[in-house]
Amino acid sequence: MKLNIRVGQGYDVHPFADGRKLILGGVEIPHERGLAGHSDADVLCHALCDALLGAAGLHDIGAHFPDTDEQYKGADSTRFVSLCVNLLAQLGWSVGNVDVTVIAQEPKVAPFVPLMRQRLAELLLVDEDEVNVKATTTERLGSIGRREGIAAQAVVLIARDPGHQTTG
Ligand SMILES: Nc1ccn([C@@H]2O[C@H](COP(=O)(O)O)[C@@H](O)[C@H]2O)c(=O)n1
Ligand SMILES: C[C@@]1(CO)OP(=O)(O)OP(=O)(O)OC[C@H]1O
Repeated sequence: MKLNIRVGQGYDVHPFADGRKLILGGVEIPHERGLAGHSDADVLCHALCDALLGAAGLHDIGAHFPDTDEQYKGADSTRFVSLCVNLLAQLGWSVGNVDVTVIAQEPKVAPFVPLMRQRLAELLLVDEDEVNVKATTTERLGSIGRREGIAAQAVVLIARDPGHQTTG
């Protein structure tokens, strides 16, 4: 019997850069530096995309949205999340819940968590209580502790109707 629930996990990291906005979970966070990347470098959304794609066995964000493609230069990464949700929906999958951790020595993201949950719930087509976002420092250890960048990891559960017809 084929199970109709799956889990996926994702991880991403981007370095800080001057003159960039800091966007996490689709929310702009006031800070003196943002993150460098081909897109808007929203590391939280990227980890979430990899978790969604991983759960459905659909490889990873770079395979779907390559950083060699000019159409994604400076892209709003919430668009990638919506596109992943659509890809999964085509296979009958919908999101159950997600749990995300932002790993950052700075800035404090806790004040922005309610807004991130709201934004992500809209993108994932779930209620806000299915979206958990939390943050931790590395207690000043390592590259993140030296404030060189921010990492994020995400875990998702997806589910589909037991009657869904699949070929694989
Ligand atoms: N970038 C961050 C990191 C942490 N927080 C909040 O601070 C709490 C304590 O963090 P520790 O690394 O010392 O465990 C944590 O629970 C978060 O609520 C934050 O807002 N932003
Ligand atoms: C999102 C993409 C595409 O713009 O670029 P980056 O912003 O550099 O982010 P990364 O985490 O390296 O993921 C994959 C890329 O294809």
